[in-house]
Amino acid sequence: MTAITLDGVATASAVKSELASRIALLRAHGVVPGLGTLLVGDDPGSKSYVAGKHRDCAEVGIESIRVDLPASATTADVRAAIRDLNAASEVTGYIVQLPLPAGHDENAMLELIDPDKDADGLHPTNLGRLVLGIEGELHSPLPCTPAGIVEMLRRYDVPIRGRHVTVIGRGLTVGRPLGLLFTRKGLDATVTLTHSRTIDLAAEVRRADIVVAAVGVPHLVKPEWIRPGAAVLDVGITRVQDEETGKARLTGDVDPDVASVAGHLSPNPGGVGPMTRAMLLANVVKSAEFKLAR
Ligand SMILES: Nc1nc2c(c(=O)[nH]1)N[C@@H](CN(C=O)c1ccc(C(=O)N[C@@H](CCC(=O)O)C(=O)O)cc1)CN2
Repeated sequence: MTAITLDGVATASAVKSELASRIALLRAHGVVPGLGTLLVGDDPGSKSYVAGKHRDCAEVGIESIRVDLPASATTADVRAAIRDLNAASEVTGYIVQLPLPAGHDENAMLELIDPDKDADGLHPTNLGRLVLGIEGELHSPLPCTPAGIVEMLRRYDVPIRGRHVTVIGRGLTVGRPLGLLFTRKGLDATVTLTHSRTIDLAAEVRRADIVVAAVGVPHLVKPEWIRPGAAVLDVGITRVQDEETGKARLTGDVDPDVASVAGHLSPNPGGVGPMTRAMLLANVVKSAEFKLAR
């Protein structure tokens, strides 16, 4: 068997063209969606993700406002930047790029974001709405990577209802909210959320119809762990230095030989990453649509 590729670049591109027409409609009604980003420090990965978010905005017609602080920024500087983004009328939604440099309390900073401008769905109010299953009448943005994973599975008709999902990693941006999302009414999966203290990870993965690896351990997930035909989504990424060229290479959490056993495989790069960016745009558009409807 060779797995069908869950192509994140093509799927994100389809999502972006659908959004472009909704953005044109918003603009016609005088609402200009604007995404703000706050980047602290000079982590190369974060810099490249933030640059990508601004390129995406330009592509679909969303204004974007960039705030960069040096690695030496104090907690008071970060608080002040968040306060300014909360107040800026041209910013309809914004993100604080994670991770923040050591010494900053990420949870405390996320809590300062105006929940109505939280484009990442990571403010406690919005995570609480995810726990409560609130959607519809309130704008309840979902964290972008979990939303991107579910959107990609839907678009490739991978069945979710009643299926067993094993998530590897319990981080804030992927594992924990993804477990909540998959078990929501309407998606109705059964989820096992595993982590570094899980006793027999291979056994937990072996019984899954859908495997999501979001842990940042290169090639952790082996072909012999995979139930034949399962869908496997590789989310974790590690920058490994190539011994021959000395250049940094991106390596996912899934051994490439998994493609010979899985039914569907979302590669890394080229899978969930582009969908994460597309879902961020979708959150900004939805929040502008709520603003228009109010
Ligand atoms: N505030 C947030 N911080 C972080 C999030 C998040 O959702 N909100 N997620 C990740 C980083 N991230 C978005 O910010 C992100 C990661 C990867 C990609 C992506 O498109 N990756 C490409 C590879 C690009 C490369 O590194 O060269 C791919 O997978 O093809 C987009 C966004 C942590 N922080």
